[in-house]
Amino acid sequence: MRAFEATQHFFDVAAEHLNISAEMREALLTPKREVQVRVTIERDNGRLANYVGFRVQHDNHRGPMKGGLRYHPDVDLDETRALASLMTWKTAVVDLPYGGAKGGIGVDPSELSPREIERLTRVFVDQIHDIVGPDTDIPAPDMGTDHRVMAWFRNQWEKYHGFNPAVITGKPVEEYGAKGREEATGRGVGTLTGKLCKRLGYKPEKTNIAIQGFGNVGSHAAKFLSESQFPIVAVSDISGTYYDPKGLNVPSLLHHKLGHPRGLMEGYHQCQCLPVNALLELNDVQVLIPAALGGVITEKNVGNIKASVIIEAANGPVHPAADKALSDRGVTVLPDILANAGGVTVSYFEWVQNRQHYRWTLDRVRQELDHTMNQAFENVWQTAQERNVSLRTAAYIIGITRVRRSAELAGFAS
Ligand SMILES: NC(=O)C1=CN([C@@H]2O[C@H](COP(=O)(O)OP(=O)(O)OC[C@H]3O[C@@H](n4cnc5c(N)ncnc54)[C@H](O)[C@@H]3O)[C@@H](O)[C@H]2O)C=CC1
Ligand SMILES: O=C(O)CCC(=O)C(=O)O
Repeated sequence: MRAFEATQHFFDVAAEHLNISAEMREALLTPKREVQVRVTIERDNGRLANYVGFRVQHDNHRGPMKGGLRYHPDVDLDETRALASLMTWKTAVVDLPYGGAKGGIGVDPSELSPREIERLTRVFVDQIHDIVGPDTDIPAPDMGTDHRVMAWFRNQWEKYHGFNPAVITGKPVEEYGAKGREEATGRGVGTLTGKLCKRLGYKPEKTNIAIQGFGNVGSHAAKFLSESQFPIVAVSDISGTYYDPKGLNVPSLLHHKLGHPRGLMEGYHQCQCLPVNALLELNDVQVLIPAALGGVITEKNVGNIKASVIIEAANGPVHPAADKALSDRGVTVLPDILANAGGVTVSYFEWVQNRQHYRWTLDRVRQELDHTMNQAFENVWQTAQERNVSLRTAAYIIGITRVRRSAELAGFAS
């Protein structure tokens, strides 16, 4: 099952609980627009290199479309379509006035120099600048992109359309970025992990956590959760799994990562180093947080997973067949469209600040983020209880209901 089919499956399960016609289902699932472009750059050695870029605009009934840009070798149209549709349901679950989109380029950024990544970004903007904008579609960071890429994107876009920093979020703080955007997804993951554990009666200091991926999301989630007294017993990145059954020293890991040229934990020797995929199947872990790629928990490995709670910090980490197996075993899964919505929430705050030419303090950003995440969690939890469905199905029910309502108000018949 490919990525879009998987998100469609989760949509279908929730839609069964709602009285939606087949035509409306099709309208809500079908992307509004899909763009594929050639991105050719000159490498530092003078040779040409060709890449393919995508922007999928899934739905705009609730507002301008919003979603990140991913630079990763696996990026293709199907994955981008899946991620764009997740953005539609995610922005609706946290009740932001946005629709959903996603984009990216099929490239391994670790093979390019910073100047090559800048050229790649500028050529990509040359190809898609006329379909993005502060009132239509607002990109942001995702895997393989960061605040520098956002700054280059904005600078190139403004060459065509003039000053308007609200065209993209996740910018450097000194270049109209929001304080707290970089930590936002990890902070949201941490806040909701704490809330869910409290609901389930788990004490932080007795709840071991393993986090797959130690990039933007994974590292900030680790920091937040370790500061909240949760032992982080394992983290992984592409270089391996770093494990200490007594709890890792997270500040020391963060320090090591900062000093590594590619932001990896490679060469960290103050704990055990295990193979990359060992993290998913560790014995003494209660909460597993996939915070890297999609599709990592499948029918094949689900039987080896020991955690009783899974927090989907990544987009689409659990395959539908594995989701069913986990649910049958009583494992609680906090779904991506709620768990990682902290990032797009603070992106919204950045966009609001840019449009008002005003700056919020970090305290205000954190306070409003915590409020939004808490509200969304309560809503999803209550819906799950009332309807006797999983947290994922509850989140989809809320998202689909809100998007459908906007579509109907705009004139779509149900
Ligand atoms: N950056 C953001 O604000 C948001 C990101 N997300 C999702 O969170 C996930 C991670 O995104 P970022 O942290 O931004 O990406 P990133 O590029 O900053 O970090 C990705 C991390 O995953 C690691 N990794 C990659 N493949 C791996 C594997 N097979 N096993 C273990 N580690 C692996 C990398 O080494 C790196 O540490 C993605 O699924 C993304 O869509 C979701 C919402 C917002
Ligand atoms: O910050 C944003 O606008 C979008 C972040 C994103 O791509 C995601 O939530 O998956």
